[in-house]
Amino acid sequence: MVQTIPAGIAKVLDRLHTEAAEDAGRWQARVGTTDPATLKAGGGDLVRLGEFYLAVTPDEGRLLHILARTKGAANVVEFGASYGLSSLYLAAALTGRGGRLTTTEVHPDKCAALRQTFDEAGVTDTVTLLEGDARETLADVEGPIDMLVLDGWKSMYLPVHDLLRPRLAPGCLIVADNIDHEAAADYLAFVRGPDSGMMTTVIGDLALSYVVQ
Ligand SMILES: C[S@@+](CC[C@H](N)C(=O)[O-])C[C@H]1O[C@@H](n2cnc3c(N)ncnc32)[C@H](O)[C@@H]1O
Repeated sequence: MVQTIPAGIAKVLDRLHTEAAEDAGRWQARVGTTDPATLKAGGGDLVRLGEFYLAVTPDEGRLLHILARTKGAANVVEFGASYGLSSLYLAAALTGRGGRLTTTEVHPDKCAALRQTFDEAGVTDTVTLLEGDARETLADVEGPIDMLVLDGWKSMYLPVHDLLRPRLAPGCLIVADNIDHEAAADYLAFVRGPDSGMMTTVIGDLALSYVVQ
């Protein structure tokens, strides 16, 4: 059988998906609603939602992996690692091919868990975790960046894009999750606008863009 995701990473992904599934009902209970429209309104609350997984689904994770692998991405940046599910799908596409992932997380407990998770999955040579607010930690990240994944708090998609824009390579692929959230509206308006220098399409709650030049 051809192996797509290395066994060490697949094992950790299984554990994280199980934990994320158990967690899913809890954060909706914390917010006090399961109504999709209410959940997508407003900016979300950094403190109340801080400890939850809020992770990509297995299909979304595989999509990230497929995109990174087929693009032959070498320098991938991720905004919002949480407990590392999306990071591991990306790392699996980069490891052993000289690619690297720089990911960011602001929640200290999640950062501690991420360090352990990346170690357990054997991806510490591929993944660099920047701990702290992405608007600061990503300031010095090296370009050219050929893939950018936006999955932190939605109101920060545009500021993080603006910070990184000078280092996005022509052809850079940008994947922005939960684009149907109200707080991501400014980012979506920008990437769809005539001055973005990007081609963008929205599929489900993902906005896929590439930088024309
Ligand atoms: C939706 S979750 C990310 C899920 C993750 N991509 C996955 O698939 O498992 C968003 C994460 O972004 C983090 N975050 C939010 N704002 C941030 C910031 N300014 N800098 C770094 N991380 C941030 C949150 O703490 C949270 O863990």
